[in-house]
Amino acid sequence: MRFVKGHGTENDFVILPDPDGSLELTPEMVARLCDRRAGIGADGVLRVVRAKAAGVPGVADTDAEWFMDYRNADGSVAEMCGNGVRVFARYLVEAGLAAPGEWDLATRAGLRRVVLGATGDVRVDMGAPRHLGAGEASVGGETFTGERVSMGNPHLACRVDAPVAALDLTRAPDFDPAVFPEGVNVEFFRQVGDRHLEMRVYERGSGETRSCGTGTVAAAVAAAVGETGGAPSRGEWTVDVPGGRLTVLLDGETSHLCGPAVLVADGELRPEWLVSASDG
Ligand SMILES: N[C@@H](CCC[C@H](N)C(=O)O)C(=O)O
Repeated sequence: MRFVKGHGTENDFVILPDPDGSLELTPEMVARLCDRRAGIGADGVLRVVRAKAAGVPGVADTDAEWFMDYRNADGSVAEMCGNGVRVFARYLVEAGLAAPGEWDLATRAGLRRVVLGATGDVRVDMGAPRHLGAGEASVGGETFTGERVSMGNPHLACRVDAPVAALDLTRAPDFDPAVFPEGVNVEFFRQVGDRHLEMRVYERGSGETRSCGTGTVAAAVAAAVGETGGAPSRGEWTVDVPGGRLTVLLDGETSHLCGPAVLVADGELRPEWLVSASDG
């Protein structure tokens, strides 16, 4: 089976082309693929399947030709991945499966419109962020308060005062499962300039990653709520993550994410390894 390795601001993915939806992708196989020693190594898997073949309720009825089947490194399913959408779109264009321009991709969180050229950055309409009020999580015995934001997937974006490099994110943050029944991605951001943030993230299902697209939008929303004390202000934010730089535009209705999408390598998975990986 063919695979492609790619990343968006160093949030990295194994891309599995499966246009007809014939691949039985088990959580065990995903976890083995993402294993950085025993597998290819990645924060997640992007299965590239035609919307009509995805077998996901509602997806076949949309106008989108392609469905992004995103899985976290532990094999769990997530609704959305902002860096993944950009890398997925870049893969479709480079593979000749879509033309540069503007079109919709189907995700579990709904359609996402992408804009991209033959090369360069990819821009995604990430949809309307849902600001759900305050929440908290703790790391290493310290409690952080933040804003709960849904980008289709759940986030808690916490403002911090010290440089984010100082945080110890080797262990998963603790949170109240009654508040976050589906788990949560936790962002820590510090304002370093005019609408300019630095951010680190601990992702549900993948641990600390070097970037999270949905998380950068959540952090921008939390920072924009901080400007008004109410509904998020409108404007463009620059968000620096360990893996690079993303820009987020909040226009009062929807949100846009713009950043790089890089394809690194093409390869072939050995059939005997695939069989052993599927068994777990
Ligand atoms: N890295 C992604 C988010 C991936 C999903 C997340 N771990 C979850 O479980 O919700 C991004 O770029 O948005």
